[in-house]
Amino acid sequence: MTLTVTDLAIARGGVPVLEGLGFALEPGQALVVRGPNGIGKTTLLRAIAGLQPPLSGRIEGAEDRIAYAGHSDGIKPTLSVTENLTFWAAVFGARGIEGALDAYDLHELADRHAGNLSAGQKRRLGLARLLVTGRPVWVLDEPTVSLDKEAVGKFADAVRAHLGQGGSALIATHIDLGLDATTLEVGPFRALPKPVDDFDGDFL
Ligand SMILES: Nc1ncnc2c1ncn2[C@@H]1O[C@H](COP(=O)(O)OP(=O)(O)OP(=O)(O)O)[C@@H](O)[C@H]1O
Repeated sequence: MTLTVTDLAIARGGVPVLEGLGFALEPGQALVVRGPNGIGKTTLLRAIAGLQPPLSGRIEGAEDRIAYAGHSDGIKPTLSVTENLTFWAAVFGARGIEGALDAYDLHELADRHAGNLSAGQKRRLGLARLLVTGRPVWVLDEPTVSLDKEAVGKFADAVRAHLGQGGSALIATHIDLGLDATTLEVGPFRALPKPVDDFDGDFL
């Protein structure tokens, strides 16, 4: 099933940030969202993940199909790595966490409390979480932050495998992941807040 976005306009903190956005994300396809800091990439991904309503426009094909990984990793600090993955697998009704542990080389960290992991280790766990959701559409906001070169490679491999199984991915990133992906440049769609008009005509 295709995720289709039509004539979308979104705001953050009440201020419009993007408008006129449209794209289709097909099964097996990756779409990389690019644009300068503050342009609205996170806001776009949040809207598509259902975390905030758009100002206008349509998002179709998203219901119960999206696994979202934002800036926080969604991990439970007092649970171990294994317990975190088991928890998320149970939430999504999926079974088996071995593949997720393998994909991000987490076996030697399996019994560690997630709260005591390094930033990059936490990020690996946060990304491994995607693999136990069973959800076909990955919506990922700067997924490689804190990852070393090897872990970035593992992430790119996981995305390729996901696409190969008919999944799709919408990824906001500033780095080249070496994926066979289409790019969505959001800069030109930026909508600026209206300037405040406090000019007093009586002054003349
Ligand atoms: N909680 C908030 N309340 C009000 N405005 C916000 C909030 N979070 C972000 N913004 C503003 O909304 C705009 C869009 O932010 P957003 O995080 O979507 O940008 P981005 O393209 O993802 O940026 P970056 O590349 O730096 O991650 C920015 O101008 C930002 O300052």
